[in-house]
Amino acid sequence: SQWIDVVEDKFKYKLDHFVIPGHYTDDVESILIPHGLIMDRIAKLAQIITSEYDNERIVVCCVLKGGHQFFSDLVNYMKKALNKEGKTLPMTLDFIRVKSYENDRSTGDVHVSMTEKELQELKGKNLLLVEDIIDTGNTMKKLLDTLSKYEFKSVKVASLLLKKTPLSCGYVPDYVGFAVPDLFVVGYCLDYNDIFRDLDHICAISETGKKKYAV
Ligand SMILES: Oc1ncnc2c1N=NC2
Repeated sequence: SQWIDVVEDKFKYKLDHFVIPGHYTDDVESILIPHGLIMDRIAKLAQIITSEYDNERIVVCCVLKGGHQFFSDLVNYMKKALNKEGKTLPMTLDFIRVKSYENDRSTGDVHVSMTEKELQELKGKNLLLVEDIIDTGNTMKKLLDTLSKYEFKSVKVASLLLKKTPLSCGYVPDYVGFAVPDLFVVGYCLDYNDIFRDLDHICAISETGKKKYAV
């Protein structure tokens, strides 16, 4: 398939085999995806994505806050990748703020931070939205609906993670790094109430961690 399928019991690395910040050792259960594997997969994604554009500028848009680590690493690799004509791909970078999670539940409403003027300027452009995780898919679906009234030349979505959840609305992004089990993952900028963004590996949060940082 087009992504790496993370199967919980097979992808369970012991915490003491890797470097974990001391302030998180009680708050994460196990490491699902070590940082090195994340980076190697992003290098490949960058080649796949870049190779599907022809000689045209694209706007790579980071969906904040969760997407920023994946966004910066992906863009760095894309700078060295080649498009379908074997040329480098000119990119402009943009940022969109979408808030939709409280604790580990989607609030269902999506606030887009870009102004009307900024959105109008993207008319006719190739947009690549970069997101950290697609869980139910409702946030991204709503975001795409919101953006659909602005005539982009193309809109594609790259997500580092796709959660295997029965709550999925069925939305699947154009590009996915890993499919992850139906549990709340943190690290590599994925947060739980803004905690764990400073953890390099993608981990499963522990019950201790869920309680400690619940709002
Ligand atoms: O598992 C998750 N971990 C962090 N953030 C989010 C998750 N699912 N939707 C948003």
